[in-house]
Amino acid sequence: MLSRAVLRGSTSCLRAANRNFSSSSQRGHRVAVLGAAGGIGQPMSLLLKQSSSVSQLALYDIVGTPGVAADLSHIETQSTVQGYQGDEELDECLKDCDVVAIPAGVPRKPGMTRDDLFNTNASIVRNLVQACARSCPEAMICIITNPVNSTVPIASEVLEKAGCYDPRRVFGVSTLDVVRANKFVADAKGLDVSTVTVPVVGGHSGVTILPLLSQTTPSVSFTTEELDALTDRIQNAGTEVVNAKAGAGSATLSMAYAGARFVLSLLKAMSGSPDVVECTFVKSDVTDAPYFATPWRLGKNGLEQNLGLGSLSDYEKSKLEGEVLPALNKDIHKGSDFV
Ligand SMILES: NC(=O)C1=CN([C@@H]2O[C@H](COP(=O)(O)OP(=O)(O)OC[C@H]3O[C@@H](n4cnc5c(N)ncnc54)[C@H](O)[C@@H]3O)[C@@H](O)[C@H]2O)C=CC1
Ligand SMILES: O=C([O-])CC(=O)C(=O)O
Repeated sequence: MLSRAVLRGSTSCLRAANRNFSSSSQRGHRVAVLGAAGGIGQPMSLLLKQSSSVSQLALYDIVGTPGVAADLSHIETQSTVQGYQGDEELDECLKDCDVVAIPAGVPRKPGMTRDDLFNTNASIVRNLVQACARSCPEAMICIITNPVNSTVPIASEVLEKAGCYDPRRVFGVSTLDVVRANKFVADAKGLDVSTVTVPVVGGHSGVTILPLLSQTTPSVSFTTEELDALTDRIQNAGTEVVNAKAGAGSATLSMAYAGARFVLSLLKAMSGSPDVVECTFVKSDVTDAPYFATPWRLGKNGLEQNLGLGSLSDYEKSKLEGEVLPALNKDIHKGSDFV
């Protein structure tokens, strides 16, 4: 669980959040996608449009949202779709939102690291989260924009400054790492992927992505060569897609799947379903990195119980101490210092 010191959102914000939950459960959930006309935003909005957990889909971008919203609004599901475009419509988009997903910003091209996106994406995330603080300070904020290791600290600092930071409600979406680990392990071992779960901890970039293959369910054993090959592929799967797209962007369809999976898990937990667990990159005290991804039980108010690191193999311990934490702490401080 998060320590009391960490849970230091203003009490008025928290009271408002509780009021908001009871009213939102009566009217269904309003979900905003910021960056909705983009490579991730469009297919993710399509997946959200298909869910009965969403009653209102609010789509925001700086270009193209009227078309995307008109298109999606013809789909024969219950939810309504509204498009909002440009700064002047951002606050209206966010008003009364229960969940905000942020895939706004530029993607990588071959040869770039996620950190190379910092200069452009840091201010995009800062500005969008400042608008959340103004217009939906109680919303759950799910950050997809890279570099996630830095944009989550940026979002947290912005909310802290605005006096409405509740660490239970700010999530870095690292679900794609879990999705990939499940698929790659299932393929390597000839398993039915629907039965495979691999926790992925740490951050969302290169060596900071640490799949806990020793905790794979069902239990599987790996040779050292298999461990090295699978760990390396999971850590560099984003780059695999960036190179295959050859300048046309990074993962969009698998990310839309992963982003929708995370948002729908969150909505399920917010509606009272027990035992909803997802790995997510959040404020954390399990290591000396102030933000860290581990599996969490989600609940009505977001993060409910940190399921922690479990028992690590020597291989995983050495990667955690020697590779994950030094690189992750650097990315986190770069984000925190930006605000
Ligand atoms: N967390 C993760 O696992 C993953 C994260 N990503 C990241 O997601 C982000 C988006 O990727 P794509 O959708 O492929 O890029 P894209 O370029 O196709 O779409 C981005 C969208 O954001 C919009 N945008 C730019 N500035 C904006 C602003 N100030 N407000 C609202 N919208 C704005 C653009 O108009 C565009 O429609 C990138 O930073 C990428 O690195 C990508 C894959 C996985
Ligand atoms: O690799 C990228 O730039 C996009 C990303 O985060 C991923 O696919 O995991």
